[in-house]
Amino acid sequence: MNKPTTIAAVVPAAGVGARMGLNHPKQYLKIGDKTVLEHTLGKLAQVPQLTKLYVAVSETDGYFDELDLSGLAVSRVTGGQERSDSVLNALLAMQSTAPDWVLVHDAARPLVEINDITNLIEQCLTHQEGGILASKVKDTIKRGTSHSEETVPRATLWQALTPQFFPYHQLLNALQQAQQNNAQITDEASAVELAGQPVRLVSGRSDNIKITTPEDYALASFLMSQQSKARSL
Ligand SMILES: Nc1ccn([C@@H]2O[C@H](COP(=O)(O)OP(=O)(O)OP(=O)(O)O)[C@@H](O)[C@H]2O)c(=O)n1
Ligand SMILES: C[C@](O)(CO)[C@H](O)COP(=O)(O)O
Repeated sequence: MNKPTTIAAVVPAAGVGARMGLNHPKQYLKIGDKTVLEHTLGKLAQVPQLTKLYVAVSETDGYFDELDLSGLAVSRVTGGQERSDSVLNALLAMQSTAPDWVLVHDAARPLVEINDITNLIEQCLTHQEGGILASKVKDTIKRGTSHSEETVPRATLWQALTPQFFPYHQLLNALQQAQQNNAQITDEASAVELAGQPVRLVSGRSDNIKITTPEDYALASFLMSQQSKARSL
């Protein structure tokens, strides 16, 4: 009999939220009665394929241990300077019990739908290649600084979202290689691309927004209330 595929989740939550401009990290902003991070972990906890959640938080974070995460299989790991360092630290922390695959999801994306996560997992496992949720660019795209220099053809442009889902060893090697080369990477897929390996684009909902600025927070609060209304129907 085949051994079941093991999948762990990594939640990078060690950012300071500079673009939000608050005096505390945005993952601890409240939406309703829960923090953004609790909403995000609550979503991941509903994905049956995920056996363990690793949350990377800053060493000096005094908020995380105050959260009520009872009932969730969550481990705290120490984050790093950049998002990619936080993810790499989490992968190293699980090395002795390494899963087959890892699913990396931003703490700051609490609106992700469970169906999108399970679709990403299914498509990647079926094709046996890593992949990411992404959403096709919908607007006309300009290149320029103060003036538009060009309208960029958008037929093959996608906005990268999370989760991003890769075989554990592939992602570990790709992140280590990117770090050794001092490569600037903003998501897992960019490390895997640099390693010359395929990254499947799996279409996901564009309202899986990352809370980055105050207007994102207002929009996320509205969308979250719509999601809870839809659940209670
Ligand atoms: N050193 C870092 C930086 C970011 N993140 C996490 O990566 C996710 C996406 O990053 P981003 O939106 O850029 O968050 P911040 O770095 O907090 O925001 P900013 O860039 O505005 O400071 C967030 O969940 C954030 O907590 C992390 O774990 N470790
Ligand atoms: C991983 C990510 O959320 C994909 O959109 C994103 O790249 C995080 O970092 P950013 O600095 O906000 O681009």
